[in-house]
Amino acid sequence: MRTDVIVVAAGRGQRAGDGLPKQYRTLAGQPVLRRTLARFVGQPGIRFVQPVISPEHADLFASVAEGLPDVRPPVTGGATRQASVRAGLEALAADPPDLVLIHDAARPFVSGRLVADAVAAAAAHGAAVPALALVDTLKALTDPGFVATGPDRNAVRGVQTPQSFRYELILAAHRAQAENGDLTDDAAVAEAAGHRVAIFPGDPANIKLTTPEDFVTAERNALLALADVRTATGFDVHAFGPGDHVVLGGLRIPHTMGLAGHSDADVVLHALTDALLGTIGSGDIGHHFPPSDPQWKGASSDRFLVHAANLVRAAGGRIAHLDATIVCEAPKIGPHREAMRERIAAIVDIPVARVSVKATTSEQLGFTGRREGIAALAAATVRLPWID
Ligand SMILES: Nc1ccn([C@@H]2O[C@H](COP(=O)(O)OP(=O)(O)OP(=O)(O)O)[C@@H](O)[C@H]2O)c(=O)n1
Ligand SMILES: C[C@](O)(CO)[C@H](O)COP(=O)(O)O
Repeated sequence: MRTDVIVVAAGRGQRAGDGLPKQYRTLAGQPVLRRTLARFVGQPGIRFVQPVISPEHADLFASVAEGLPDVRPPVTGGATRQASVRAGLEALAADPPDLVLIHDAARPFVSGRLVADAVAAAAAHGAAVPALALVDTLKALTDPGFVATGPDRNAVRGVQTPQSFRYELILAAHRAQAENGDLTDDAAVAEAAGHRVAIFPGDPANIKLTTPEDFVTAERNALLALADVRTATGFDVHAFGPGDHVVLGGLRIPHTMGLAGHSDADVVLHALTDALLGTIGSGDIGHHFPPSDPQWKGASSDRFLVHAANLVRAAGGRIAHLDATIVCEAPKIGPHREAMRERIAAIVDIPVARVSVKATTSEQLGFTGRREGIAALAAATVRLPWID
């Protein structure tokens, strides 16, 4: 069955406090909305994701969704969640799916299990929502500041998203209920249109970011979730040639020779780029920037390293540490070591304390000992979300 996902992200996030709307704030370095969209991309059976946003956030959205496959251009939402969902549903009408999942941008911890259950429940029942039993006793509000016995908690459920439906059912229901006030979820829309809505097990981790306190919890959870710690290495060599300086670790260092290469021949940044690419299994520098391509002739190697760091971040990763060892007899690296650490930290946008640069000679042995060239070894350590 063709299944599409609508992610509603057109809200203002007023209860979450000042600053950026909550869906554009970051958790452990990655925007909430990117996390939410990425949770659906590549899930079995999902055709594409249709975001619904506020037009004033078009630029923010573009940077947040950059590089995510199967995410359609956003459509404009409305003044209420209900109106925003309707806009998303109408956007799918030209090429309708069989099933649709409707999800809050503000729930970035939705799991693969919930997505699969939502698809199965919609196929089986036509309309379904993830539901959680309540653990607190419920009370009715009487006078302000006073309560009386409320509904039996065993007779109610808290419901989450993704809520899942046969597409034609929920589209017709939303069209029919367009004038029916502000229904706070799509189950209410389906119900008001006369449909029975089934439940499937929700997930306590699938919280909706609503208040400032939710962001404190979510930041902690997001950091804990970066449990996939990976280390990879890189290695590069360039031969000496004519010249009066070398470029190492992003610094121009005067020398009696230059380094020959297609780009600026910065062995340190090249080795670091390969190490970072290695942590996400994304090939090597030659794969991303082929030496046969004339556009990289003389290129500053900063851009190679920035590209690799961006790929790590796009995968939801954080760079924990970069370490480089330079092997040469000359020039002397010691006087430049601190500046090199600072330059690398600035290029990758991490604190300088997370960068290490070391140097050694090879005791006049081998090609580096004969002063024929410079070699660099690198290691990168990153933390990625643990995804099975
Ligand atoms: N007019 C609206 C209102 C809400 N939403 C989306 O619906 C989801 C759930 O809504 P809620 O948590 O209430 O978000 P906000 O409306 O942004 O929050 P607040 O009520 O605090 O302003 C969010 O992903 C939100 O962006 C939307 O697309 N369009
Ligand atoms: C759709 C929802 O997340 C289900 O729990 C909830 O109803 C959204 O409510 P809000 O009023 O938009 O916060």
